[in-house]
This record gives sequence, C-alpha cells and structure tokens, in this order.
Amino acid sequence: MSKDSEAYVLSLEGLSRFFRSGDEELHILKEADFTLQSGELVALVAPSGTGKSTLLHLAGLLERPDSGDVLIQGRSTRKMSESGRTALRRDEIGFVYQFHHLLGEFSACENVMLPQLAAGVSRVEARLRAVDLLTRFGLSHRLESLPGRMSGGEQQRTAIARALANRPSLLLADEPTGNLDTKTAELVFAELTRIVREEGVAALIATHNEALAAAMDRTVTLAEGHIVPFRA
Ligand SMILES: Nc1ncnc2c1ncn2[C@@H]1O[C@H](COP(=O)(O)OP(=O)(O)OP(=O)(O)O)[C@@H](O)[C@H]1O
Repeated sequence: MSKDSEAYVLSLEGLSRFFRSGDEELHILKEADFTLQSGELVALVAPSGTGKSTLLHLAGLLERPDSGDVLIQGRSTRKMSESGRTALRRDEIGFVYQFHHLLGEFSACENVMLPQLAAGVSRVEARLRAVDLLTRFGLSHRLESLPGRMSGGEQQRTAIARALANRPSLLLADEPTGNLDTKTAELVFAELTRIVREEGVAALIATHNEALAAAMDRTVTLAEGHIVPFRA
C-alpha cells in the first residue's frame, strides 16, 4: 500500500496502456496519475478516441494496464488474482457502460436486484433498494417492465440504478446521459449527484455534455497520455 493512497477511493499510479496499430504504437496512457476522494464528482472530458473508455475500464478493473497500478480504497490491484479483482469490483465499484448491458429476460427491478443478490443481500432488502433507486430516477411505473419494452433513456436510467445498487464506493460512468434528452439528462444527473453526496460515492463520469461537466466538482481531460485539469 502506498503512502497516501488510503485517503482516496481511487488512485491511479504511473498508469500506462498502449495498443499496437500496424507498425505504430498508440500510447493512450503514459505513466498517468490520478486520485479521487469520497463524495467527489469528477467529469472526464476528452475528444472521441483519446482513451476515456480505456481509462474507465482500467479504473474499473475490467482491463489490466501495461504498467502502473490501480488502487481501490488504498488496496493495490497490480498483483491481485482475477477472482480478487472480481470480488473487489462487485463490492466497491459501480460501472455504467455507454450501452446499458441490461439483462433482457429480467425486469428493470430484477436487473437492479441481481447484483445485490450476488453480493448476499436478501431478496426483500434488494427489492426495497431497487424500488427506491428506480423511483428516484423516475421509473416507478417501469419496475416490472422488460428492458426491450423500455425506451433507450429508461434503459440507461435503469443501468445507472443498477450501478448504484450495491452502494459502491466508486462509480465509473461512460457517457451515462448520452442517449437522454437535455431535460431528462439534467434530472438524472441531479439525482445522481444527490446520491453521490448522500452515500459518499466517488464518481468519475465521462461526458460530452459541457453543462453537466461544469456542474461537477472538477473536470479532467487526457493530454499526451496524462490525466490533467481541463481548461476550457
Ligand atoms: N483493444 C484495443 N486494441 C487496439 N486499439 C484499441 C483497443 N481499445 C481501444 N483502442 C484504441 O485506443 C484509442 C482510445 O479508445 P477509447 O475507446 O478508450 O476512446 P474514447 O475516448 O473512449 O472514445 P469515444 O469517446 O469515441 O468512446 C482509440 O484510438 C482506439 O481505437
């Protein structure tokens, strides 16, 4: 465990990731450093193709870096086994994908219950939490709907509720309001902010929406493989 990392929910230390494209090496991250605290909401704003998804996947333990370390609540994941990473991901991290990845054969409520059941929460408690979250995101009339019968925006809101279901310490979101209209995006973002503050979640949210980014605590971008403050 490194010196100050325990104070942060997420610490990225000297993180590097490159891809080979023909003869070229694409250095997406080059010894990048970053920290995120409990209750902090940070926007990640960078042009398409610069590596936002890559960064979120590394931070969410969905991929491994070429070098460097990702620390979650001060715990190094560099030498952690796949099963250790999976458990840490289940217990500490909520991830909202660009495309919602809901399970089509389960209702909205069941989709939000499933990660809780996997973490050992009782059915009764899991349902209470699912109903509360879905209601907060304006979906109380959609509890028993299958994803295929819901609009894109409703599916995305369900995916956000699912990511928050296990009270994660870290929320990572890849364009979570990308397919919502402006008004719905604002409402969803306001509720997301409330939950982040109330539950002390640390959130890193990739977005192209400048108004939403401006409403967060700070904004970072990717520049030459580093994570740096964004200056408009
Ligand atoms: N597995 C991979 N193999 C090779 N190249 C990859 C791989 N994953 C990503 N890349 C490349 O890395 C770069 C960054 O991709 P990434 O998806 O992280 O960007 P992004 O900023 O999230 O883009 P967008 O906003 O369009 O989603 C792109 O040029 C992409 O082609």
